[in-house]
Amino acid sequence: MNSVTVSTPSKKYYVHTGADLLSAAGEIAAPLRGAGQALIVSDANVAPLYARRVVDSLEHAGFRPTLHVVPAGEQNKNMRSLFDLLNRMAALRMIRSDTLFALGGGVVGDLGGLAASLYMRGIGLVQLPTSLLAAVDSSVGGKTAIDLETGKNLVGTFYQPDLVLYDTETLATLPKEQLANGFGEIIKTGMIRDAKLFDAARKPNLGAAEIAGIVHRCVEIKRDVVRRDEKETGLRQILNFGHTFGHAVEKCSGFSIPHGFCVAIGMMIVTAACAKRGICAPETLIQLSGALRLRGLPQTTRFEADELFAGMLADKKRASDTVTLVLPRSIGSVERRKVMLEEARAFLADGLEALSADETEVVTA
Ligand SMILES: NC(=O)c1ccc[n+]([C@@H]2O[C@H](COP(=O)([O-])OP(=O)(O)OC[C@H]3O[C@@H](n4cnc5c(N)ncnc54)[C@H](O)[C@@H]3O)[C@@H](O)[C@H]2O)c1
Ligand SMILES: O=C(O)C(=O)C[C@@H](O)[C@H](O)[C@H](O)COP(=O)(O)O
Ligand SMILES: [Zn+2]
Repeated sequence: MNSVTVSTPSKKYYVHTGADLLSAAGEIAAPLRGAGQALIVSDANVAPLYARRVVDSLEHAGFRPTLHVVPAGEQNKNMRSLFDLLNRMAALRMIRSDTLFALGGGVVGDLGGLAASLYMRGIGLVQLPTSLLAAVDSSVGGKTAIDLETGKNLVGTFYQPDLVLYDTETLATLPKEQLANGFGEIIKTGMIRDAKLFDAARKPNLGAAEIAGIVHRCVEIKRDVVRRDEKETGLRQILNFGHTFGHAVEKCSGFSIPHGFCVAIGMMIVTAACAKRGICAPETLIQLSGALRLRGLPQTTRFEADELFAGMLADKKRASDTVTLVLPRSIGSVERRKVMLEEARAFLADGLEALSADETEVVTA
């Protein structure tokens, strides 16, 4: 088992990664807040596969578990799901010392985390990520959210979990497309902070042990950023590399393109624009494109600059007439630059144009 300690001003907690950790969830979580009621929030794909293991483990440790299943998919990370979940918690007469266990991918993690932060102004929260994307990114760091039609993650909180357990055996049932989805955020993490991680992510035929090593490294990197800037006042914005344009793609698609795919497209657009401006070398774009292609990720979109720009205006790094872009300098290094909205639009248009000129190489989603 690998463990990382996350220390933020609001909470200190462990992220454990290893085999069969779902069966140990009760035993590890019970000492944190005591074994009261436990609401396991999961989705319709994950619950049939893994909820039994968690229920048994929690019962064994003295918890009183209830399972709450939401329909799978980003389109359900919405107000309706949040409302139903909060009502379920109230109907169960849950109290502050009780705990919500979010069992699933980032959708369940973000939704469950938000509900845990709101109900009675905050109850216990344990993240049990089952997707690669949730393991490397969303389960750690305390951002919670739901989407509105206007844009991604527009309603949310910063609320750190009490514990994160990633059971590496859940990788066995993850669909191939979801593996690629997770690599979107892994490649992002390599791009912002660690060229060695970037290289590891583009190695073909990775085995389970190598993927576990990659997860561990991503968690360490996220920990290092979040502990220095929990509420995203500065440094933490680098975790948003590729998201300013990526979230716009996601919104334009009606949240039908997976998040990691949109981040891949967003990274390509901004990197193509930076290559054109000499902010990074053309080789950086070629390396990024190669890594994404190898992992089965798209590199551009059919949506046009105008509609993407409208979607981009909901970005949380935006001020009244500026937005902070995260720009690649080389593999493993980015800078944050506050630009006027018109300039951000120019980055978007230039990036899209450069990628559309490369029709033979670039995969569109
Ligand atoms: N809070 C954060 O810091 C943060 C970071 C990154 C992403 N996110 C959010 O995370 C979400 C994306 O997360 P995701 O990609 O995990 O999406 P997801 O939760 O929709 O999971 C993807 C799919 O995989 C299925 N699945 C998950 N684990 C499985 C398993 N082990 N076996 C079989 N099927 C499995 C799910 O049912 C779903 O169909 C987005 O909403 C994104 O905004 C949040
Ligand atoms: O943890 C962070 O900070 C991130 O930005 C990680 C992102 O991968 C993640 O998608 C996050 O939810 C985006 O947040 P938002 O503030 O841009 O909605
Ligand atoms: Zn993301």
